[in-house]
Amino acid sequence: MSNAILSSCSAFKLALVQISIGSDKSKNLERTREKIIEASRNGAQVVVLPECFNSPYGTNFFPEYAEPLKGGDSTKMLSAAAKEANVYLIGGSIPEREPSGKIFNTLTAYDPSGKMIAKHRKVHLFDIDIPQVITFKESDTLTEGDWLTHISTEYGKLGVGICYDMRFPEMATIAARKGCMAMIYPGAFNMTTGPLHWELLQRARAVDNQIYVAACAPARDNNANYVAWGHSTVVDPKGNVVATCEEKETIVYADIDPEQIKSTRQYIPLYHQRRFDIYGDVSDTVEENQDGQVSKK
Ligand SMILES: NC(=O)CCC(=O)C(=O)O
Repeated sequence: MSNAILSSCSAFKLALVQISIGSDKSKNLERTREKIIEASRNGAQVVVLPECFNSPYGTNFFPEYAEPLKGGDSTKMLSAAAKEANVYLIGGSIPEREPSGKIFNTLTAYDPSGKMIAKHRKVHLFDIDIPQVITFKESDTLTEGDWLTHISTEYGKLGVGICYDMRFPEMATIAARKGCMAMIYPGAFNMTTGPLHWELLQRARAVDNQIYVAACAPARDNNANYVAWGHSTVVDPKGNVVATCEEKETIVYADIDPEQIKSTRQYIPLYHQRRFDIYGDVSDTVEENQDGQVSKK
């Protein structure tokens, strides 16, 4: 992708809502709604929520908190809040129960009229085993998604992934080459992998692809079974951390400016120097449909 595709993009103010999540779903929803409105009052035009914002994070909680997307309390709240706040809303993720009974870790996104404009199911499930340190197996109760997702907004296209998806560079490379200005990851790293890789991965995805990268986490609850790292962060196309925070409840704001992407690509012209004659272009192996869903050709 060249810089030409970015000519239709424009700047916007992004907000990452790092909220405290408890066991009471209706309180989680109400608190989240208030924070979306607060972000909008502070000038945000695109608001992002964390992974699993309506429920504690854990394989035992997913079946208990799962909802259908159609008519579910969480999607109803998200749609109404996007409309009330007049923002694009990347609604973190929730455990989604589909009619077959399968449960997915699903992100939904809304335009400022409240219309649902995208649905992304976590593609790479968080299954890790570091003996005596951390073992987690999302696949015990979740099913993985089958497509990548690029969201069209009036500011330009935004790629999304959910947490562990951040570790797979192909997703961000495909998004960048298909014209996305940013990769946005609702996430919930933990006290082991958070300090190790949370910021590093975001900076890596940004530098490799010369795009913005943002990751939105829940606030830390030291009494939870799974203790989240927090540190919601925005990285610019040069790899600089332009906005971040610690572990407490807060909102992180950053300006996303396509001119920064253009100038980074002009000064370090990776986009024209790739050797696809040697190693091929991964973005050529997939196609994007009109709903922004990307799958193998
Ligand atoms: N919720 C997740 O996918 C956690 C991913 C994580 O912590 C990691 O290290 O990767």
